[in-house]
Amino acid sequence: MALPGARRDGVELRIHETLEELSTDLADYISDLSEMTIKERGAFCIAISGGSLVSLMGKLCQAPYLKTIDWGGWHVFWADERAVAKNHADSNYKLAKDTFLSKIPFVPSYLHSINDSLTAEKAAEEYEFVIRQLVRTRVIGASEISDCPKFDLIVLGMGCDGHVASLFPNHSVLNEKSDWVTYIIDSPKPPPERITFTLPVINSSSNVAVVVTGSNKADMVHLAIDDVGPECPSVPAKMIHPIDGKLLWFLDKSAASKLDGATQFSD
Ligand SMILES: O=C1O[C@H](COP(=O)(O)O)[C@@H](O)[C@H](O)[C@H]1O
Repeated sequence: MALPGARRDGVELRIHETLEELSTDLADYISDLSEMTIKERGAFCIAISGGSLVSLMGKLCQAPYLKTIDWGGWHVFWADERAVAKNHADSNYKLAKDTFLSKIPFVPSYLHSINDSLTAEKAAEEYEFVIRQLVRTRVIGASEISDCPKFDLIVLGMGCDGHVASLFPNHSVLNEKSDWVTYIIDSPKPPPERITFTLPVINSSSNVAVVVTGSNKADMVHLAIDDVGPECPSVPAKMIHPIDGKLLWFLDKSAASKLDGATQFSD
């Protein structure tokens, strides 16, 4: 591990030499947070995304985590989903299920996947309704600052264009302020129809972890994390600032290689 706990403007950077180390640190972090949160409030509400992040979460279904985590307290949500059938190769649910969720003893009704038999619009509405019920019954916390749910942890990946969840650069979805969950039908990355948490929901979370690896994302990591001045292009990942929570970036050395002062991260 090159620099485990660097901080930049309230953001914690965890930069790792290898994907193996990153993956273990991520599993340790999630496991500790889950233990603390379940002790405090009896449930752990985690929302995950799709993409390369999912395989990095795969350690959770291995020793020691499989036995040590109190899975009965977990409620799993999706920060974004593609509007495809659950058995489609593009489904974020399928990817997570095949990679690790199916090997974990969750309470089945606590896996809050997004309805794949509806249009993206209707699925977003229904998903928000489900989340509202769970806030009402206090399974999910409520933010005291915004009119939003307060997830215990939202885990995001980031695309090469800086998108997080299905919030894409220069897209009007970035301006959505009232809905908790919304949909798009013109995603620049296929498939075009998607359901996504909105920025206010992500920024109301108690903890947000952004997990990014690979040199092809290094420029975008730099734009998202460093102060690059007013000419910065639209980078959704840069808009992630929990209003009453913590933000951690889990990076490998390649993704961190263009951060200001990156040389201090190498040996
Ligand atoms: O389309 C999506 O892309 C992002 C990033 O994916 P990656 O494969 O480049 O890591 C992902 O976080 C998001 O959930 C997904 O729908």
